[in-house]
Amino acid sequence: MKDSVAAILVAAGRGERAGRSIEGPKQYRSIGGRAVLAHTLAAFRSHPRIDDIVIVIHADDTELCERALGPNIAGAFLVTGGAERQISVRCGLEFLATARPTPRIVLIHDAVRPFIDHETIDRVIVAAEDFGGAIPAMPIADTIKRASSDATIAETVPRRGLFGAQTPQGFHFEGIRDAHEKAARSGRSDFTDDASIAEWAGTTVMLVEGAVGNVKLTTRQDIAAADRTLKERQAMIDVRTGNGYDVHRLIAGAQVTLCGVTIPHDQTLDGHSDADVCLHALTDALLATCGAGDIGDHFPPSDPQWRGAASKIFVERAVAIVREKGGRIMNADISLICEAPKIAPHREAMRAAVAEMTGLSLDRVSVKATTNEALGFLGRREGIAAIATASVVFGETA
Ligand SMILES: Nc1ccn([C@@H]2O[C@H](COP(=O)(O)OP(=O)(O)OP(=O)(O)O)[C@@H](O)[C@H]2O)c(=O)n1
Ligand SMILES: C[C@](O)(CO)[C@H](O)COP(=O)(O)O
Repeated sequence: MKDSVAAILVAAGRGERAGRSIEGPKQYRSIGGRAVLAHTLAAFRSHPRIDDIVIVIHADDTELCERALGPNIAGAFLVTGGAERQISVRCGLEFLATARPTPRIVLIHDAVRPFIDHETIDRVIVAAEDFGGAIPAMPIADTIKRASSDATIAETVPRRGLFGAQTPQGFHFEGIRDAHEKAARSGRSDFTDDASIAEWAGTTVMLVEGAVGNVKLTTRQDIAAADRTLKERQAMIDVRTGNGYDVHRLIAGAQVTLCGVTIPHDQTLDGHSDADVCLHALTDALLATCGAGDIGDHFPPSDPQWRGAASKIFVERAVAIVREKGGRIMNADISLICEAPKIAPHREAMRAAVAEMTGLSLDRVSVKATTNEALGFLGRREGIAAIATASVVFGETA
């Protein structure tokens, strides 16, 4: 079994160096059309190893945070932070200490590093599991000078072996919680990152490769540059469309399952799983958007475990695959071709079921039906066919 992983996003700072804005402190400023914090949250939320997310905010910022995150706030825990970053992190750790069970690994991340990528998170988790502590870091490329108070150079610091520390910084939960508690008891509040607290407490902390893009938005210029980067990326957004087709034979029976909804009928559909043609077509459409094969590759009809299975499982797996590949599903459209049963009375229930399994809002799901004008095998009521189309956006930042 894999270790449980929680993430603490510290977002309680005042952003003095970035200056004040009508939008509030820098974590609530909009970059590429979304709040900095919303980007950061999305990066962690879409990572398959993160079980729980705690967002540490300033006592005055609840409304700002709710506005910045909208419905995406659901499922994240909001905790009030303190006057220093170190105190805010401790508030997050103490909150997690009340969770049952407590996480095995905790990742502590600056909310103002919105460009964090999944590969960096992976490296930190793996090294933290193995060594107790790990941080992403990049070798320093500039020559380092120590300045005197009169702005002359006092010293050139040899840069060999010097790294710039990034976040998320990952630790065994109990170890970093004890280290923070010890630091607080010793009256130390001058640590600028969590690794330095762990080092001080005697924990080994590994360096793993960080990412050039994983910058901390500190100044007004950083925020403007982040906004430009995202807008450039958005201009190159990769929208993909996938389609799927399926047909199943009608045999004697009492009901059919379409889009996961049971509809009384004088026939039933025969075939793979519960023979829900709509969800089979939709699964194929979703997989097609990222070249991930088709339903038969993932759920072979020859495998007895799928006999009679609810096809919702297939759609949910396809949704997970799309998300793992960095896609955001934009809409799903299903057309049924059948003479009977009548779809109109069940259409809203079918749309709601598809919306739920894809995570789409209702206005992004369409279900419609047409007859085959009594022509051919569909017209003779020998089967029901469905065509599905899905659109997915790739290449966005988190
Ligand atoms: N009391 C604090 C101070 C900082 N942070 C968080 O720690 C991260 C890194 O800190 P920094 O970039 O220094 O943010 P601020 O403290 O807001 O900036 P400044 O020092 O310019 O005021 C940010 O996500 C910030 O919100 C926090 O949670 N609680
Ligand atoms: C944690 C950190 O981002 C690692 O580089 C950095 O130390 C935060 O410093 P700040 O002064 O709170 O911005």
